[in-house]
Amino acid sequence: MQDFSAKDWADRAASLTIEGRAFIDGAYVNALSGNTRPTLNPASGEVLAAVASCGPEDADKAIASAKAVFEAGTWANQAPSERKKVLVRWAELIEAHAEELALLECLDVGKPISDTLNVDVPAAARTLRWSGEAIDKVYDQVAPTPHDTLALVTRLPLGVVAAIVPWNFPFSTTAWKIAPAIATGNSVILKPASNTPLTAIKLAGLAKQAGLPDGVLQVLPGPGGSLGSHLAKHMDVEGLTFTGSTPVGKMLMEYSGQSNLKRTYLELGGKSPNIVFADANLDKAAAMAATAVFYNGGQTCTAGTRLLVQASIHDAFVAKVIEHAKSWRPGNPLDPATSMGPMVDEAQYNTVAEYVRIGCDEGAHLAYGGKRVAVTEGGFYHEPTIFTGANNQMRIAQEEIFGPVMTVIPFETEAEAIAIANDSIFGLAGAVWSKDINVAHRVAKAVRVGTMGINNYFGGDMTVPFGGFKQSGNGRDKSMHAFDDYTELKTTWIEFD
Ligand SMILES: NC(=O)c1ccc[n+]([C@@H]2O[C@H](COP(=O)([O-])OP(=O)(O)OC[C@H]3O[C@@H](n4cnc5c(N)ncnc54)[C@H](O)[C@@H]3O)[C@@H](O)[C@H]2O)c1
Repeated sequence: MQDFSAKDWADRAASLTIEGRAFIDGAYVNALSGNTRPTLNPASGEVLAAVASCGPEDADKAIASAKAVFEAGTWANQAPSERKKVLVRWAELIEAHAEELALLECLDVGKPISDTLNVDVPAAARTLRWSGEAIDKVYDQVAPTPHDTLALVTRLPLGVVAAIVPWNFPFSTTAWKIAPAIATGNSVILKPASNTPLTAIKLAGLAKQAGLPDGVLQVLPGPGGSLGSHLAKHMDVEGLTFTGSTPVGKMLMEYSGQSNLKRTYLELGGKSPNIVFADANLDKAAAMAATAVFYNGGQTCTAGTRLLVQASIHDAFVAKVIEHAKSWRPGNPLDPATSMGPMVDEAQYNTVAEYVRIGCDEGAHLAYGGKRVAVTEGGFYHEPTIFTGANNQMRIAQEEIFGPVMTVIPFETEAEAIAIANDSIFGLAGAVWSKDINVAHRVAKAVRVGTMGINNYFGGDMTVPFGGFKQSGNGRDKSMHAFDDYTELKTTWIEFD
């Protein structure tokens, strides 16, 4: 399938059978209300499937099932080595269904097929396998107490966990949430974004095939406002794990406080600084500066949307970045040569177009792009766009646009670069480019973000935690640290007579 043409993929898309029902208590079912919502192909506007639109009554049913299976210990009390086997089998099933999953994600999100096939689907399989492989290597602790006592510090699953995920990386963010949550013994109710539910729905059936007991993973497609908030306020949901926007993350914290103080972990937005010093490898830095923003059409939480360039190289460096931007021409997502697809929907396209207008009104210079591109009929494609002559106070430097828009800001000194980088409500990611390792380390340490690259962008694998500082969130996905978000620590203090 690596050498399929756009036509091959289109033929396969035409013969796909798409499941749009919810997955509750081990079976695909319609919403109790019978309501559905169409999910659209962003490249064409065509309806892909009528998807169950679940409401609070479906959530109550799923939560009851999740709670029952958790309390019965059917999954939570299985030996970690047994849970591992299921997660590894599940990863293998994802690999066996890679073509179908990659196609579903491509059609539902508008992501290029080369990305869904080579990045998103393998990442999800890797995440499930890694969490499964890790879970039977986790030891609890014996505390250093006085000699006539013994204190055990053990980890216990939370219970029912609601996972609410966004539309920009639906499959991989789903895996980042559910793999550690399920590996540690929780029962998970997953709510995909209402416009991109298809791979999550498919994943639930594969979980059952892998041997996951009914009720341990349930998928409820439906609207954030009614269904998502009901999950977040529910008294029987003990954990809430979320990837999405900062405004919704703030609401979820409030819902937690209004209900049962459920553990609430948030992976939120960003406005990440990508800092280039004059002595950097400028060819590599320029290529990655473009990738850092235009990958996935800029619909990436860690996108390096603020490009901070040392003034002495500003003009020459921007010229190089513009050359690389030209290779990010939007194209048909089903074409394996395409690197950038459409915006996920019309609303997202309009947001991007509005910020381009705002940037021009604020006095920034539109150095490249800025317009709509016609690729496939009905798709909302936006050119890679670069603003220069900007300062960090502008809205295009402070607000998350979530589109292919780069804001270039010049700086003179190391201290100024750090100050600009940190002048943001966000703290998700960033990078610094310099051949002087002292400068690079000092800057990397001083910038308040969860992940910082030195001479790279988008670095990191399953072995490292991922999450934000400041208003970019609080939890950590990936690595063994993710297990912390889905477990409580329990102390058992024993005294000897
Ligand atoms: N930090 C990360 O790891 C990361 C990764 C990907 C995306 N993101 C962020 O996600 C955002 C884009 O995704 P989005 O537009 O889908 O985000 P969003 O916040 O609008 O929606 C995310 C999810 O929350 C649900 N939701 C909406 N309102 C809700 C409510 N009141 N109660 C409960 N649930 C509700 C939505 O239905 C969706 O499933 C960006 O801000 C991006 O930076 C962050």
